[in-house]
Amino acid sequence: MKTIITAAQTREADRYTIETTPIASIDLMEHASLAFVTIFMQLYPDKNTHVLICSGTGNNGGDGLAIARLLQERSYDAVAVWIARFGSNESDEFAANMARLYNTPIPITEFFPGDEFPPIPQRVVVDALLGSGLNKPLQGDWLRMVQHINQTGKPVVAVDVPTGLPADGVLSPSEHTLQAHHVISFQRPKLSFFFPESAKSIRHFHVVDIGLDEAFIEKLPSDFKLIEPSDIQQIYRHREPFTHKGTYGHALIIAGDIQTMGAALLACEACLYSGAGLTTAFIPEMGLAALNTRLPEVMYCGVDELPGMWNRVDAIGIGPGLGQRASWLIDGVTHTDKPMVIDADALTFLSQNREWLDRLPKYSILTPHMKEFDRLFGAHKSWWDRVQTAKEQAVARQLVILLKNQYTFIALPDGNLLINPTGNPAMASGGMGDVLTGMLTAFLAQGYPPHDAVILGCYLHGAAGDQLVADSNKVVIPARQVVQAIPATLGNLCHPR
Ligand SMILES: NC(=O)C1=CN([C@@H]2O[C@H](COP(=O)(O)OP(=O)(O)OC[C@H]3O[C@@H](n4cnc5c(N)ncnc54)[C@H](OP(=O)(O)O)[C@@H]3O)[C@@H](O)[C@H]2O)[C@@H](O)CC1
Ligand SMILES: Nc1ncnc2c1ncn2[C@@H]1O[C@H](COP(=O)(O)OP(=O)(O)O)[C@@H](O)[C@H]1O
Ligand SMILES: [K+]
Repeated sequence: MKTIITAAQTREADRYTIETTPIASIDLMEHASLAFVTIFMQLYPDKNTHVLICSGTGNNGGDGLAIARLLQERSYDAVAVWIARFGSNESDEFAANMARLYNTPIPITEFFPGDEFPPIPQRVVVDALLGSGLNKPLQGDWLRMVQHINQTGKPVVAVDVPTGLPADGVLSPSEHTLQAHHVISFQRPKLSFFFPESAKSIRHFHVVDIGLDEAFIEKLPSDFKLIEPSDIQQIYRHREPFTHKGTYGHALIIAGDIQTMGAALLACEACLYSGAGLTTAFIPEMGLAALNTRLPEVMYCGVDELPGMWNRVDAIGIGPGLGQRASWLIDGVTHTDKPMVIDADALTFLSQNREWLDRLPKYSILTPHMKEFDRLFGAHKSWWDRVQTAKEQAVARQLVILLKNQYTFIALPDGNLLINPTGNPAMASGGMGDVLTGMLTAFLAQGYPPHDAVILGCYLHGAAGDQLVADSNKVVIPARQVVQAIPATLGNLCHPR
């Protein structure tokens, strides 16, 4: 897992690296700029591309000047530089790169307070106006220049952070920022990139290593950790010879109603494809024909058999499409000591009967999307506030709370907040959450502790969607296809051929 750090901590890591290694600050800037250029050249391989680099006069601007020079050295001959001289400060590294830039043929235009900006004929703009040094909202000349660039509609590639976007997660929807198509960020993605309020400022981000001391960064205090593929490889237990269905646990899915039987089928199918040894569906009897036709591997349990099931199963998933039946079922579920996943209509029931939250067994996994979360824990004005509430509630109630979104935040009972990087907008369609519930239940049934089950389930769910997009360039993926992609995605991650 990678620790996500604040802008202030990045400066600490910067200082530490410079003090403890032979690398000077100006060289670090050169590394960063070169790393930027490597990705930029993949995005724009045509060396005739006309590029406008807009620089401030701090270190972000210093990067911009170095990038201009490095591109020119690589035969990008149509590079021009604008310099925004709206403040009185100039960093040392900016000044050093300015001196180097004067030795190149690159045209430089400087802008002072109140100046008008000419049209931008270039094909792409590199944003090196302000980076992680941002310390107040944009206004005046800075805001005018940012709006001028945005109005051109030209693609923007931002250096480290789009100008105007605070790096550390506290974002207001009214923030004025440069709207970047790509951000090439140094050493770590910034925390803000994972919050939905940053969507208008960033379409895609890339992270490049610039040589900061990794061991130092990993020791810095931070609640936020980014899940990586190596975490999945460490957690996943390979299926050993001579194992049998009994080895992989028995999952009970409590789901479905007359009009929402599909949710139950999706959750059961995902449970099956995620490796539970046995899966039993507690669904209304009228769903039996569909279950037997679509999922002959899954067993059925009716109302009369339910009391006998509690002790026979290893994990329970409750909620998808459950409708009003949630109220009496959750009573039975909370009296078991089985690991469980609580989703959808079961969460709605909890939000209407909040005293039941106190009765949930420790380490139960709750999987609310934003609306379900706010119904449970109150309305929130920003995602930062919502994530803080998730942390407080997870710690106070000793629950695992998955706050679902493009980047799902996983709040753990120990106060850590994990960020899941996988998944994509092609997955934004009904039934996708039901699949996640089935997957999580399967991993709990296989004996993974809740902490490992959520990392595995969440990462794999998004990775299966990513794999489908990568393989077939699909723009929309139905939930069923994600289910069927689970085993191969897991195989590719953990059993590379
Ligand atoms: N750390 C690393 O590892 C490395 C970092 N590198 C690069 O350095 C960048 C950070 O550089 P930085 O600290 O010089 O700040 P930067 O973003 O250029 O801002 C400049 C100054 O602008 C000001 N200012 C702030 N907000 C403002 C506003 N709204 N409107 C107007 N002015 C505003 C504020 O000064 P103030 O006005 O407060 O005196 C601030 O100091 C980072 O993003 C990366 O690109 C790499 O080179 C290599 C390694
Ligand atoms: N844009 C997206 N990027 C990544 N994952 C997404 C995106 N949109 C939705 N998802 C994932 O799909 C699931 C949707 O859950 P939910 O809203 O409960 O769906 P449903 O109730 O229809 O089953 C979540 O796991 C969420 O993380
Ligand atoms: K920038």
